[in-house]
Amino acid sequence: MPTIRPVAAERLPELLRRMPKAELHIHIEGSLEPELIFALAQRNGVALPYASVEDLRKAYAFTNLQSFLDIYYAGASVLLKEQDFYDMAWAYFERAAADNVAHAEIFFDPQTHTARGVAMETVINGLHRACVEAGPKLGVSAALILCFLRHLSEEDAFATLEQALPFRDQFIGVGLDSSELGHPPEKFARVFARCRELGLHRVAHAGEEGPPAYVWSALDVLKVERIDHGVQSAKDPALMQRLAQDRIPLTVCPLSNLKLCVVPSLAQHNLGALLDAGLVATVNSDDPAYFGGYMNENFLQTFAATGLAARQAWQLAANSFEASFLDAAAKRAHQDRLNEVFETFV
Ligand SMILES: Nc1ncnc2[nH]cnc12
Ligand SMILES: [Zn+2]
Repeated sequence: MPTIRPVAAERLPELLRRMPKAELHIHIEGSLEPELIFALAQRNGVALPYASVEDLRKAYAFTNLQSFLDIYYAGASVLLKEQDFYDMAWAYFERAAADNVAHAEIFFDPQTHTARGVAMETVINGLHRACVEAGPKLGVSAALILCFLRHLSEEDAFATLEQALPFRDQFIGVGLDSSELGHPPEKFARVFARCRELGLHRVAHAGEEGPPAYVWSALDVLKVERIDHGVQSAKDPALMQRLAQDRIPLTVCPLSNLKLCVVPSLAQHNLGALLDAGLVATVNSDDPAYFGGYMNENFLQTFAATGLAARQAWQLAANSFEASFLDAAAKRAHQDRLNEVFETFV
């Protein structure tokens, strides 16, 4: 860790914006802005149950995860063609580049699309083409993580994996998302074991709304390398020790936690406590089109509300590269660039 000089409160936002960072928890379907939903609905002749962009935005008042997921899956119904998936991902990459996101590992939910008759090939080819172009054109390296929907069966997850395997070189791993309560990680033990045999990286949402027991089983049954959210881990000291000792990263999403009523206010978010406990916590946007902000907005609002300082900013950015699935040389290059920004910031 380099020496981190204190930064005046009024200069901290500039440092948060400027520091390079990795985003490891973004559902690409959650980056679909209302304007693009309406444009794609018109392009594809899909009828929406909302009269206008404003009307749709007004519906974004969530009380819990499920109340959000219902609207999120409805929004994704406008995605039909390969170009739609490309356009959605490209819009995300433009915003990520503006936030100095140097690397992104992006979730996608193929079952949301294949269930509507969209081919796996259409989904993956559109997203992957945007990922490939984002490096040279925007300076953002990117990789895809295929998520299984946990409210569906393990059999359905196996069928999805089978459909995706012809495109094995276009995604780096698998995740587990959607409705957490009532769908514990162990429901997907066999399909995650198969993914491990195939050499795929593994992550899972756990401890967003669900109990610490779900984080334990994500680790011990699914053998995941990162926990998505994981904020409920703080209720279990033994789990906190395990996460710190094994350096299992948590991809924390503060604005998501606020909008889905996981925390009553950002000031009460436990991000600082997770860092103080030595966990490899990171900041991410989850579903930025629905939760009021992309990466920098998550950093800016969380730091303003909690009083976190430059030292934690550096730690969170350094953690994001450590927690990524980049190779060691790429991680080192990002860390060096991060240190340079902190050392030259005045
Ligand atoms: N925050 C979240 N939790 C679980 N599944 C999701 N899918 C999209 N966003 C999600
Ligand atoms: Zn998520």
